Amino acid sequence: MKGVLLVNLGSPDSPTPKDVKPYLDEFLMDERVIDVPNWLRNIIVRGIILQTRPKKSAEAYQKIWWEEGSPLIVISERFADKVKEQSEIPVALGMRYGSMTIKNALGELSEKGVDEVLLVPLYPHYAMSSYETVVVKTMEVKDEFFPKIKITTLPAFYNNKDYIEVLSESIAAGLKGFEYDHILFSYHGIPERHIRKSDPTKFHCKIDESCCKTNSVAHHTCYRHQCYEMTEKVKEYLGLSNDKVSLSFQSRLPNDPWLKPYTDFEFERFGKEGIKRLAVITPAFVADCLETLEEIAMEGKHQFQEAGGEDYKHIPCLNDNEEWVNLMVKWIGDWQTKETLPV
Ligand SMILES: C=CC1=C(C)c2cc3[nH]c(cc4nc(cc5[nH]c(cc1n2)c(C)c5CCC(=O)O)C(CCC(=O)O)=C4C)c(C)c3C=C
Ligand SMILES: [Fe+2]
Repeated sequence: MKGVLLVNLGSPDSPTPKDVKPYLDEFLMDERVIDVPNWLRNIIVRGIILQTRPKKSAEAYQKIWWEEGSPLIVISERFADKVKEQSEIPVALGMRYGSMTIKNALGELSEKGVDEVLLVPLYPHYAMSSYETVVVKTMEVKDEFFPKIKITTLPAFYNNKDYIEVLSESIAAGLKGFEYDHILFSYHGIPERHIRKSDPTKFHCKIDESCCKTNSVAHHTCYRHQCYEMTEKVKEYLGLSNDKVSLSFQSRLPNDPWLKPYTDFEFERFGKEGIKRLAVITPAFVADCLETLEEIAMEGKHQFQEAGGEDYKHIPCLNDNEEWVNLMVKWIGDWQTKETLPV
């Protein structure tokens, strides 16, 4: 029997340093997130980052936490419940990190008699620290605990025509009534090194002006290309003019060069250059989370206004948007009945 496993990133159990610390430990000790030799990762994560970050992160989580729990988890559950209601086959939700494990979600499917799973990493783009780690972890769990289950993975859907339509329509709805001077597409950042590591040709990705615009097989696993491409497709769909749209990368750790331009520097630049009304979209995330609700909707607004900006609007992620649910149900139905996956 076929079934579906939806996987997002995960959150701590509560917004306290006590619960944030083990969550960050699991997250940052992932070799696809902090990709240095194990001994060095131990020093960087446990010896340095975890000494101070849990307290700081817990404070940030406290600002956005809901009665029902972490927004990322609650929204993912709402989305999964709606998909379940409309799908003919079992659907389960798991998280890459934290207590809502992939193992439990696969176990739930296995108990229902599922032996063929469509794995859906809930990320539109491919990055070793998001999409790839979900796939690798799921395969490890499957091999150890559910060896008879066959897994097929949904490809990254950053340029899928239907997804672009759903995303663009939701952006248009979010922009309604907001007179903007500029729209910023702010994507989660990654270290530049990850782009080079994920390049199968080992020479294409130079992280310059042209590599992401020059055709290459490297683009299948190039997060930077996929962010550029998604921005272009949404711009095209909504008929946005070039001079009113730009792209940036947020949420970096203070090490290594990360993808540029940096979102916080852009907020400052916009404010100083006289942009008064700014709309911000965060399309690396399908669900609102700490990085959108605190870093962009709260901190970003503050940074922009401190630099001279005035009106500011963060457009919500797709979350449990009806059209997004319908599209996921369609993808599931196509795989279930025709063995086809979206392109
Ligand atoms: C869009 C996909 C994501 C990529 C790619 C990604 C890479 C990445 N992240 C960190 C470090 C942190 N990210 C944190 C939170 C966080 N990250 C994503 C998504 C991606 N991360 C989400 C959805 C969230 C929010 C989780 C939530 O509970 O709402 C955090 C934790 C919070 C904090 O302390 O700032 C860290 C740390 C790295 C190092 C990285 C790539 C190398
Ligand atoms: Fe992150």
